[in-house]
Amino acid sequence: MIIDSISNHIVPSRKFTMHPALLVQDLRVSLHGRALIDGVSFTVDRGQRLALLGASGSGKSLTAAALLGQLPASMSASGQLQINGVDVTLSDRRTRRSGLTAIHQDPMSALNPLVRLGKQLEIPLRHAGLSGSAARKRALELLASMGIEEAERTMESFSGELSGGQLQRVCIALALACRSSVLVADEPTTALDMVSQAKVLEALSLYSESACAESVYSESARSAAAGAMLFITHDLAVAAAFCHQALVLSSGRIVEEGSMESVVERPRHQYTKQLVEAAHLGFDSLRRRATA
Ligand SMILES: Nc1ncnc2c1ncn2[C@@H]1O[C@H](COP(=O)(O)OP(=O)(O)OP(=O)(O)O)[C@@H](O)[C@H]1O
Repeated sequence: MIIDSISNHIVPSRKFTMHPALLVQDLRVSLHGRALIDGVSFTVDRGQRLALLGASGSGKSLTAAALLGQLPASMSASGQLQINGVDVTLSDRRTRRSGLTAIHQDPMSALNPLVRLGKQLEIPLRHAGLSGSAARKRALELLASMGIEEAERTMESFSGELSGGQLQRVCIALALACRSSVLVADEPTTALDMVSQAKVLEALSLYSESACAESVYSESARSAAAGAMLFITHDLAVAAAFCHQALVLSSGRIVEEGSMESVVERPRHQYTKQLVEAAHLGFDSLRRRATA
């Protein structure tokens, strides 16, 4: 993403007094006695977006998989997980975690190839209490908010008929349709062109900021849909523009955490310093090439 200065785009963080939408305390994931995630703790408040950064292999996806109950059977997880103040047993696998929805890197894993995409989008909306016509209208709006131009045709399509980038956007629309309190997004925009990426990030920010404000849902449903987000990315410029807080992992441990502003402007760990430097270098070299 081309930006003049990362710090000009940083999202200010806000303070909340209620219990966090997502609480992770002393998360440990091990494989045959070897710690892959080692004592990771963090919270994400309603309306907040936390960037999970770190080099390849640092443990970002495993952290997400542990929260979602999707670790491989050979791995074990311990620690405390709370969603909206409710304890969830980390060792429970494959059971859907109420209040938590994932946006995976691989869109095919989230979609049923035999069911039309419109139907897949309408199911969670009907579950939330919308009528058939209201669910269809909302599904079309969600697709449009993802920058999908032919939303009607997309509704009638099967997953095998769309491109990777289109499918990724349908998956994000599906995740938003689920209206969970917490979204765990693992590199959700890496497969997208820059225009689509900007659209999707805008829709995700609107979701996390105004999830509580939609009138079609009851008061209790609105307060449960809090729009907290754990955002896994390698792209510091996107993280800085989109997230309020940041957490940096290295070898399964937290090596740096704080507001996005402090992490970008005053990085302390070697990896974070390199990441900030690389983001600035990338932009400078693009600018040099553009003006050469
Ligand atoms: N199925 C697995 N079996 C054994 N080790 C694994 C498995 N999945 C991940 N690991 C190990 O766990 C560590 C963390 O992996 P993880 O996939 O969480 O990294 P990551 O930070 O998401 O990397 P990337 O940015 O490349 O996606 C790595 O050392 C990796 O080799």
